[in-house]
Amino acid sequence: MVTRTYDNSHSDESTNGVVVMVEPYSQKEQIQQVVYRILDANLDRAREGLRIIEEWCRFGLNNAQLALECKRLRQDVAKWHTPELRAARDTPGDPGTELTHPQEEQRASIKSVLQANFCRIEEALRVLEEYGKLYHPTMAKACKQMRYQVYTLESSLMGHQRHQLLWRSRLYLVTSPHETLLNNVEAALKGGLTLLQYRDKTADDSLRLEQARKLQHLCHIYGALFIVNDRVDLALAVDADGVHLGQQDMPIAVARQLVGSQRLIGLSTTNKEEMQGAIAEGVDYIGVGPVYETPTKVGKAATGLEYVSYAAKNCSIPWFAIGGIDANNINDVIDAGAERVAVVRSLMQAEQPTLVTQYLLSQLNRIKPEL
Ligand SMILES: Cc1ncc(COP(=O)(O)OP(=O)(O)O)c(N)n1
Ligand SMILES: Cc1ncsc1CCOP(=O)(O)O
Ligand SMILES: [Mg+2]
Repeated sequence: MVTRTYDNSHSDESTNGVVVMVEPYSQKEQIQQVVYRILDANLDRAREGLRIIEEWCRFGLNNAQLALECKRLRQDVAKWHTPELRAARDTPGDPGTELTHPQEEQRASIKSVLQANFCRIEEALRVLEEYGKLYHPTMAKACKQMRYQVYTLESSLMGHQRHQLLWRSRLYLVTSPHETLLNNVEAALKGGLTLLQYRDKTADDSLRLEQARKLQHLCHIYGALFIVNDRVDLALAVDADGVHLGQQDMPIAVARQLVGSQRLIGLSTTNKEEMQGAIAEGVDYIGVGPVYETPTKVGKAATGLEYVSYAAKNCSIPWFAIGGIDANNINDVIDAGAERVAVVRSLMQAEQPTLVTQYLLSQLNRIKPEL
């Protein structure tokens, strides 16, 4: 009987008295088998990752088009999974099956699941591209193409996720400099906050960058959106979900070119003309206010509740009433038509930000429980 093993020893083996001839692979064949195993394992990884993304597109988002795109990619990957590659599989002999990273055992949010799996697919396709060059140059080329298609899919899916969460968000915390900035924000996230803006008009860039990174990470863990005030460069540097601009800041068209279509852009508005302009320029949401005069924005005249009522009737994109809103007056703002509000002091200066967040959300959810 002639057996092939990956063992390079050229010897007879005695097994229960039966002599088994072991014919070793040549060195070239051994390397080929290793390459086949790598390709086999990574074809599986890519397909599994795609299936995980597909399930979310199908059941989570109800998005047939994105689900179909995943399925098509999965089938394209599967075409390369030939019997000879499958035959090289040696699961018991694979030390990699035992290796897991602690981060793989727990995920904080759907966003983390999706990001981890996009990473997995892209890595697998890169491996397939490189080792595929030793197997079939057309496979390498096809995997490269698929990797680019996965990047595009990732960008539209993550963009879709962002927009969905923006539409569902009713409370927006805009930060102010604070000794316990991170603790306050985390307390609000624990209370159900899903949208945060980092705003610091005075800090040095090095501190801004450090704080923005930390807040971005925190939001990522809690599955909340993270927006940077004023600074497109900072937003991009920390991979924020978007940027909030004022009427005097960078033009929206320029900002859009820089952040792309998948990140969010918010714009402050104080009147009907600014609102219509913002919608026409394609921003994703607007701030409406200051509803009341506020020490957080000294010298800026209040728009009053009339502009809130106007927005309620005329604004086709998500809008957040902002300026002087707190637990005492939030119901007046809601009665004027607001479904979403943004606050600074109410949460940044709260003794119990979790409780205040829960209270504000409970009021906003009272009229229409689901957005
Ligand atoms: C949600 C939201 N609305 C309005 C503003 C104010 O932005 P801007 O007019 O640019 O003023 P500064 O915040 O930069 O002082 C906002 N930040 N967020
Ligand atoms: C940044 C900004 N833009 C319009 S009002 C405002 C500040 C709102 O702060 P507060 O909620 O403390 O009144
Ligand atoms: Mg600004």
